[in-house]
This record gives sequence, C-alpha cells and structure tokens, in this order.
Amino acid sequence: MQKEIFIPDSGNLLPYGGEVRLYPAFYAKEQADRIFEDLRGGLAWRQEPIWMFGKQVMQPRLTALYGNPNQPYSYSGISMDALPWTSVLDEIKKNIEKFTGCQFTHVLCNFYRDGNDSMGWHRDNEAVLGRNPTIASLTFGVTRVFQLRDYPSKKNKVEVPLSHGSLLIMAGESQHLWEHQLPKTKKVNGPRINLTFRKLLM
Ligand SMILES: O=C(O)CCC(=O)C(=O)O
Ligand SMILES: [Fe+2]
Repeated sequence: MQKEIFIPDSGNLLPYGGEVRLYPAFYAKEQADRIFEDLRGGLAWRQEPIWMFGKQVMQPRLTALYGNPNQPYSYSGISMDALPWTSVLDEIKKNIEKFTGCQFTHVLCNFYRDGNDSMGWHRDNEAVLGRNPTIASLTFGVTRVFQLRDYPSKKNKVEVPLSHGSLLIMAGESQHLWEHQLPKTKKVNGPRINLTFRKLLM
C-alpha cells in the first residue's frame, strides 16, 4: 500500500548507540481512523498483572498479543500466548514488512485508555529478540510523548511525540544503550493504541 510513495522520516533521533527513526505520516488520517476503530473493537484487550520489585501489580494499560502460533512471549515476568493474526493486524504487518525489509513474528498491542495509562522505563532486550532487534512501533489515537534516555547514565533524554498514523523504528544497538517509556500525562485525555511489531527467534 505504502511502497510507491516516499515517506519522509526524522533522521536518526539518537545521538549515538543505535537508531531510532520516526515516520510521522506512515498512515494518512482516514486510514489511521479506520485502523484505530477496528483495533479498539476487534482485539482481545485485557488488563494483565506483572511482577515489579517482587510483587504483582496490574499494568496501567490494556494489552493483547498476536502472532505466529506455538511461540509464547515472556516479558516482565509474565508469559503471554499469542492469538492468531487478525486481518487488520496482518495487513499492517505486511505493510511494514514491505517498508522495512524486516520480518516480524508477533505484535504486542497496548491500549492507553487516557493520560493516566502509561508504560515505565524499560528496554526490549529479551534474549528471544536477538542481539539487535528491529522493533516497529505504530501509533493510533491521541499523540503521546515517547521518551528515551541513555540506559547506564539515565541522562540525555530524547522526547518524541508519537501522533496518529506514525511509525517509529528502533534498531541497531538502541535496546542496549537506551531505555524508553511512555509517561503519564495530564495534557491529553483521549485513548491511544500502540502496536510494537517484533521478531521472535525460534
Ligand atoms: O506505547 C508506546 O509507544 C511504547 C510501547 C513499548 O515501549 C513497548 O510495547 O515495548
Ligand atoms: Fe518498549
């Protein structure tokens, strides 16, 4: 769908140690609106517990995992079984595979109901993703600020507004040297859906 048109990108947003690129208009508004509605109503959203500092707490967002069968995905102390691809998720996967030249096996879907929902500082560095994973992150709904910072020093914060229809690619060494989060905010009140496409090694 996208392949014949040139999609401008931000250039590398990281000053060193990996690559993060933003394609603000990967999907045009009408298409992004349609995808948002389909994902909101069509995915099996659940609030899941995770382990944090030795105790179980509910995640401050809803999640769903889709992907190739027989390959469960473990992160933050929970193991999730992937549901089979829906037609919209499969359509998006094909688009970004064509665009990036990478293959993806799973998509972790996050639903941030409002500005109180969030995701804390982390790296997507599970061994099953391999050493330098390419992660494709798509946003639908309200714009939220995504933050990265140098992992060892907790300095050099980079802020990236992720808007409706945008694609963010994290690649190279970005999951070693940088961590990222989606902080809470009082500035927005609407819902946001984020999809992170990943390739799990068998
Ligand atoms: O919602 C976002 O933009 C970030 C999601 C994320 O970091 C993740 O799913 O690992
Ligand atoms: Fe992440």
